[in-house]
Amino acid sequence: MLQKSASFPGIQGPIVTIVMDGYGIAKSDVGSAIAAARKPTLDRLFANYPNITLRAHGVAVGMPSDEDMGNSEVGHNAIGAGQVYSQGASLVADAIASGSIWQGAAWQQIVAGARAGRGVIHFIGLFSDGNVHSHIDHLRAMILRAREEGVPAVRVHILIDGRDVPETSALEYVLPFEAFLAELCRDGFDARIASGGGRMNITMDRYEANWNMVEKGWHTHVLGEGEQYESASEAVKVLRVKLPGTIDQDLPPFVIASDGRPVGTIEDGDSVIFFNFRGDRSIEITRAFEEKSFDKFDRIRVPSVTYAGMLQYDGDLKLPKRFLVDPPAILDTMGEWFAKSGITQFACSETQKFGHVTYFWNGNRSNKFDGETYQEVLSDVVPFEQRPWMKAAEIADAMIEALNSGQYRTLRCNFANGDMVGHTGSFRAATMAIEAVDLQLARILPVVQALGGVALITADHGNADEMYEIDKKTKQPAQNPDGSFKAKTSHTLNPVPFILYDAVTGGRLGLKQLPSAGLSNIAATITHLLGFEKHAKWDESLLEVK
Ligand SMILES: O=C(O)[C@H](O)COP(=O)(O)O
Ligand SMILES: [Mn+2]
Ligand SMILES: [Mn+2]
Repeated sequence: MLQKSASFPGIQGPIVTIVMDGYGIAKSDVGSAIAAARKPTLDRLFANYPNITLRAHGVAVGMPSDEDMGNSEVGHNAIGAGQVYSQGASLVADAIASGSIWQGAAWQQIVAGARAGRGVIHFIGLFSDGNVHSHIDHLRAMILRAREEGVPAVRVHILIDGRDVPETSALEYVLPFEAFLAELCRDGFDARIASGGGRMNITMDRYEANWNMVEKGWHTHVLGEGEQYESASEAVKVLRVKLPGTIDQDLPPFVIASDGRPVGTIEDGDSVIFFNFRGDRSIEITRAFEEKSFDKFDRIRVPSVTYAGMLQYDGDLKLPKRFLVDPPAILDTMGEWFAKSGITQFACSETQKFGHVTYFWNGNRSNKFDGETYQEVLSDVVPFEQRPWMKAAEIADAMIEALNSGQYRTLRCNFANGDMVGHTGSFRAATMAIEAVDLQLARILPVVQALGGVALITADHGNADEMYEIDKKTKQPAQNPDGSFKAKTSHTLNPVPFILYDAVTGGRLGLKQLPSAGLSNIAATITHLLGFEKHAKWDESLLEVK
């Protein structure tokens, strides 16, 4: 049990945490869809209520360096755990640097498995240096090691990014990588890219939003079915001409073939490494490889392979069974300790972010703690620039109903809009995304007040706050050859807001802007508002009681 606070009895009503995904505080208004949005509720909150900024990127959320932007996994992990752990990106980089990854049973089984079969290791994963789901340096290191250990062949199945890196940067990765593989193809070693496609088109679905993406990925990587090209660079170039305006993340699948035959189907006896370290978008394809009674789509042919994930993606489901690097052992989360202390919890989002406020929040565990209630609002399966409001209204409906039920001491939700629409690169749609969230805050907050509660409004990282690549010299949006602005689809390095909506104590509460204040201070702050002492491992509360 958490101890009751000696100094503060807690707020009587519900404590609500609202995560506005992808809402950062930019240094300049240039290219900010947030600055351009009409958002009277947020404006009023910033003007009239205690608010500070929180660090949401780099080492403050367990990333290797402050050059690394934040992301939903590390952000929600830090919020939910109240502590900062070295995250997948750091753990994998360290395991490679120290060589411990090669000593692990999983790597050795991958190599032995391939040797006992046709001698092929397949690598499937997100092909960039975004460091959100994967890093291309990890892929290169594994290929070099496989060669050193005498594995005769590797096949690489590339998921083209353009979402954590610039939107049409694919060739900046593909061309040097093709040269890298060509250089290695000596002394009987045979390494090729075998298939690929845009990450938002195939394979990397999450939270079961659209299994069809994974089915397309299976047909592409495993069965080798689809449009054939001579090389990945040719595929990217031809597809760009064929489908003008299609950004990298949406590129259709392609198969590399020679004389009409795919160069790298996945066969019995092969080894397969899914080299993403982040779990949400790795779980479905992993299930397709591992589950015996898999029923999400017809796999047609199921090769018997030695499969490993870069990390274990779900600690409750033990998925995958084999993994190259141990995930962070995220212990003593807020969800767990609230459960132990009899504090009821309600969590809600739409499909695209549902796991963020449940699975990521609870340290990458898919099981509920006692006293937790989850509600998922089904996301549309559409390009989100066409529906920037997404399911914000339905999430607010669910929150209001849960608040009025009187059953929950704490409630949390995630509004996906700023992030999911921010990733599309559409400035206009992103302003509407922010406006949609603002409109729903205006509905939820009066209900919180009427029940004698308070709300914390924050975000997990930036995104809609910078919608254009900024030219470093002019500080103005960078331009494409045709004069249009270069869209920025990725997250930002900016801090995020932390607002205390308190319309019930007559201004007794404030927030402390500690220099180190970050997402990991939120758990203790919520706990403080509930009238409990924080867990000893958590970073401190930012609440000020006057
Ligand atoms: O998976 C994605 O959509 C992006 O790579 C990162 O976005 P998220 O961290 O906000 O989910
Ligand atoms: Mn996010
Ligand atoms: Mn995002």
